[in-house]
Amino acid sequence: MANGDSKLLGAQLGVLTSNGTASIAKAEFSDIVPIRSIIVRPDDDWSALAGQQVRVGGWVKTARKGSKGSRFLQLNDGSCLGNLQVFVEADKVDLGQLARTGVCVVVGGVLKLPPGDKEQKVELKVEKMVHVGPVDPADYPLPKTSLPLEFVRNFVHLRPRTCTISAVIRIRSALAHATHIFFLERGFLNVQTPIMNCSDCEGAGEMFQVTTLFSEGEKLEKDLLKNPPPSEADVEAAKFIVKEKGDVVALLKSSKASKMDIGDAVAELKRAKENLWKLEERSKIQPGIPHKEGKIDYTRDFFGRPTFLTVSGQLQLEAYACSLSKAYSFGPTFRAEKSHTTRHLAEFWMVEPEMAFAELEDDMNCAEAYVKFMCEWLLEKCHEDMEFFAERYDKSCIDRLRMVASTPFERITYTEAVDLLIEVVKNGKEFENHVEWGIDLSSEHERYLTEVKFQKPVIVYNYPKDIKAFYMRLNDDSETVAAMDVLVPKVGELIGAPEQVHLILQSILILERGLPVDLYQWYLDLRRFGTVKHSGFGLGFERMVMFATGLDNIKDCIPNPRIEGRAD
Ligand SMILES: NC(=O)C[C@H](N)C(=O)O
Repeated sequence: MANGDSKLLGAQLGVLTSNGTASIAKAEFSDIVPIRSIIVRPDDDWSALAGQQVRVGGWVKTARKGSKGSRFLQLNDGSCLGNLQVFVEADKVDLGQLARTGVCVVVGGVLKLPPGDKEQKVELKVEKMVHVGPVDPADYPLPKTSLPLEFVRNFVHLRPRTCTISAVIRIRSALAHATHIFFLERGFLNVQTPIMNCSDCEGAGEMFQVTTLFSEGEKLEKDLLKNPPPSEADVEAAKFIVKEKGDVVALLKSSKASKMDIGDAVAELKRAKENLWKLEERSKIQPGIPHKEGKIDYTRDFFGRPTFLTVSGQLQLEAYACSLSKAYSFGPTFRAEKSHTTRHLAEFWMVEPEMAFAELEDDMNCAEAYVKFMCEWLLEKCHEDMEFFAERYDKSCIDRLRMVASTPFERITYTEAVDLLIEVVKNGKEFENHVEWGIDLSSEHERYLTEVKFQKPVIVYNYPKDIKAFYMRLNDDSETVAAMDVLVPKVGELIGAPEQVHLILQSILILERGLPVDLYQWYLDLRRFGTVKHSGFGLGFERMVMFATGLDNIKDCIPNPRIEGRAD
């Protein structure tokens, strides 16, 4: 292909439209093979590749000059850590433009085994340039291959092009795969729990409230230009109606009226409130003052009562476990914690199994088996990426996986853990955080237990009731609850878990914590109707990625980290 032709085709494909060029793209892109299928050869049999015609697409990592103006490109498509060497002769394309980090190319050609080259077992000799997505090096923010993680964090949209983040994503993907295999093969059903809830599962008040943008605002503003604003008397009258309807609802509820009658009255009250709200909003509007100046609150409570992003799917999962025996969810959870640490995110993914007919010990066994299973999975399926993390970030990460996969976890009570830590302090060890019965262990204590004292994962169980959530079963000592945390070297707490409490105590605990009982009525039904012991846990998925890869900052263990002050 002549130089000009390839550039023309490249340019066409670079701006795909929904008509003509899309059909070219389909034909040209349809037989692209993943680079992984070429260069990852566990049997080390390279000879079969020689002479094969293939087409690949990817992004240039580095380039070097060959003889007679030719170029060797290292091409990566994210399917594996390694790059495919691509050899382009000088007359194929504008090489200056091509040989830049970040350029996207689709090329077809023949595979060769370069004689005597120990590094490159196979290379692709380009015969056809199908696509070139150029990069202006003056603007491209990631021109070098080895950049500090703090720096690439500023380019969250481009950082998957780096070796580290693409390897993290492959590890995440493998862990997600392992998770589904583990639970499905053990008879759990995958249940999708809601993202929006009224109740606070952890009772800690660290929730994000959901409001909607008030899209009718501008419409109302225009309306007002035609109609006069409501008078004060109109607003007062609407307020009176809301009060009246509210009284009716209260009366019906206290007189044990039928659910239907109460429902109708509540609906009327809602309508009256809606009307009042509209009048109040309209009375605030001053024509000509743009809403951006903050004259009108453009957010609204869509659900009629405060609603929040989920902090855990546990309560809903309990309902499913108490019907289907074993259920698990795997989804995003949100905590409005102001913890600016390397281990916290405002949005993180949690794997939450829940089992009926199970006590805390069954829970521990399940959690231990699950963590071991994930470690074995990574050792077996992600060897190349794990080697990369060991070489680049944490030389013991592979050994750690092996150790966790093969060593029984230590199991100690919270009281034993605290006694042990107090003893260590007496013997001269200094911790930044105070150790005392009744205070939660801090991450330095957790790491001391797993990294120094036991040098393996530790399950700490039977925590003081006051530092745990309302749903946990109280032990016979009346001081501790049947809860456990799985602590692992490098990250500390990986899993938090309760065995759930029975009805009467549950109601008392909800009241004691000052939580609105009416919001938990449905949850109490699970204890009233056909209840049984059940237990589950929550594994912080990014913590597992951190543990596996040895990365120091959890923000590098999730595609798009969300922390206080940053969601862009
Ligand atoms: N499902 C669970 O047991 C997890 C627990 N709700 C937590 O957030 O720690």
